[in-house]
Amino acid sequence: MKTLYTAAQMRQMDREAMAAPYGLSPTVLMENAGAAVIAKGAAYVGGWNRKRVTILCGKGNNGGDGLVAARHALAAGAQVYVYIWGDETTYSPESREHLQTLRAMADGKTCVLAETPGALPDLAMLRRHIESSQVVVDALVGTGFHGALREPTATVVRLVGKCIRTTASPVVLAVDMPSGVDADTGAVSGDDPETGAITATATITFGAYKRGLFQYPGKICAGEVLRDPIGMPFPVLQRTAGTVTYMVEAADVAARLSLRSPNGHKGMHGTVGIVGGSESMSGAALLAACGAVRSGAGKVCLRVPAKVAPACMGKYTEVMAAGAGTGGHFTEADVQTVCEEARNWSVLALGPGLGRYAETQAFVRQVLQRAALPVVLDADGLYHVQAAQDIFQQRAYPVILTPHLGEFSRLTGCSVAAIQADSVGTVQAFARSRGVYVLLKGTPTYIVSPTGQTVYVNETGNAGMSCGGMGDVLTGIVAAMWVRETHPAPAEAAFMAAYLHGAAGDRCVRTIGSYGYTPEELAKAVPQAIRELERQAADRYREMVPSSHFEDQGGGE
Ligand SMILES: NC(=O)C1=CN([C@@H]2O[C@H](COP(=O)(O)OP(=O)(O)OC[C@H]3O[C@@H](n4cnc5c(N)ncnc54)[C@H](O)[C@@H]3O)[C@@H](O)[C@H]2O)[C@@H](O)CC1
Ligand SMILES: Nc1ncnc2c1ncn2[C@@H]1O[C@H](COP(=O)(O)OP(=O)(O)O)[C@@H](O)[C@H]1O
Ligand SMILES: [K+]
Repeated sequence: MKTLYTAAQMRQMDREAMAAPYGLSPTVLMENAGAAVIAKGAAYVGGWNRKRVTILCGKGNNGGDGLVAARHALAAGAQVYVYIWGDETTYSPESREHLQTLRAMADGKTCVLAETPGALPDLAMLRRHIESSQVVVDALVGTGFHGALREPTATVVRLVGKCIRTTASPVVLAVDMPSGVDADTGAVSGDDPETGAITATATITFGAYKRGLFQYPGKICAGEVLRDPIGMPFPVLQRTAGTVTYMVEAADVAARLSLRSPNGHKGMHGTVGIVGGSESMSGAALLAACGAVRSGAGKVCLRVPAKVAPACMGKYTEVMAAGAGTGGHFTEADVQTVCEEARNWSVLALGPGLGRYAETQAFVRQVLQRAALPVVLDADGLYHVQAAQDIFQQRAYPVILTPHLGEFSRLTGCSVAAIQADSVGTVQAFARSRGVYVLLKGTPTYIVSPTGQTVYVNETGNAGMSCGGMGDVLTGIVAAMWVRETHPAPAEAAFMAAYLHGAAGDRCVRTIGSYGYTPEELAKAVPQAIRELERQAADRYREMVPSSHFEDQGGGE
């Protein structure tokens, strides 16, 4: 897993690297950072020799990195135009040191320094330089940025954006963070990625990954993200104090998707009970059932209101579908039947397509109170518990809630904008206060446990998945992952499911097209997504084990 950090955590790591026992000097760290931009950027630039490069330096340490990068670009044969408008007296000692060195190298030809202390740079000249450059290096602001860009940085960022969109199309390398992107939240200055932040081809980030590089809209601005440890001590970079955010990767899911026991039987792979559907929405519960089947559940039982049952029977022959009660939606009268049946299930997925009928509210709440098994609660199931959230703490069995942003906004009473401004903090606070696991769907998806400081982030998936029914399939996948024979912890089951759901969507893009594929097609692609992970795991194993090992096993010819 990639570990993602906040700006404050990164600052703490910097302090630790510079303090005893390591005692790294800030000048050395800055040197390594600037050098890393040129070394890692070379692949995007096609080599630096004879390239014209415009380097924009802010007045903080991010700008200091830019000054070092300028010197390394020169050494690699480039011609540099360096823009500096800060007041030198406010610079950090290390930035000042690197500025002195660069000044000594400025010859007005290969190294042009445009210094306008405390004033706006000459914008006409800057435009000409950008338009004639093959590369722009953005060293305006890094992890020190929050809120909205102030002048003159805001004007320069807008100008760079305009030049890139209209005339020139240089490679843009962002130093540590694309300027204008909040390192903690991915929010962009002024809320408009086109004018509020630099949009980079690639971002070379230092020490550890910052969260904002993987959260929209910052993710768009960052381009490809490359990390360079800049010589920071390994133990410092492994810090896990405070909230730790992990980006789920293929290997993390592959490692947990161990092959089934060769002598296994269906009883070992869990029985998923799906309770959902109503007269207007029978499809949602069916899709959840399909998701569970395609994710390897041992058995899948579907319970829908009696009037809905005929439409569900036989749709998936392997699903044991049956009606409950007499009506077109669930009511209090169905609680007993469902809770009795649930005794035979390993997990209950409750909610898809239930509808928002007043009578269904009592049904949902009582099932949650009485059913003695783990529950995945989704969609209208979430709607019916909005005003009764203390229900979760009264349960002896865990609950995973799978809201999308709109549902989560209703549950928390926070606006969607407020959640997006601090998704990690909001979801953590909610999970803690309610004692539930939360899988907050979106781009990315967040998975949080009720006690842990750990937050998992999943970024598989694509815009083709923004259509009705995709979340229902996910509900079934979460339930099936949770009852695997390996008994994953709830948060693990949730992040495996989120990863596979997105990976199956990504497969659909490759085999069908970027949109228009159906939730059912996505569910059907889950086994292929699993196979892909197994292949990757096998390849990694082969890489680790010498080929002679396999030859020996074959017995020779
Ligand atoms: N040991 C360290 O701390 C290291 C830090 N490094 C670099 O230092 C950066 C952090 O440096 P700083 O803490 O100086 O912060 P930054 O350079 O990222 O930003 C602070 C500067 O930007 C200005 N600024 C802040 N908010 C602004 C806004 N809204 N509009 C316009 N200007 C704004 C401030 O006035 C200040 O001058 C990292 O991103 C990284 O690039 C690297 O040199 C590696 C080592
Ligand atoms: N643009 C996107 N990129 C990645 N994943 C997406 C995108 N749009 C939607 N998804 C995923 O698709 C699912 C949609 O769920 P949801 O909104 O609950 O759908 P429904 O309620 O109609 O079933 C979520 O898992 C979400 O993360
Ligand atoms: K930057």
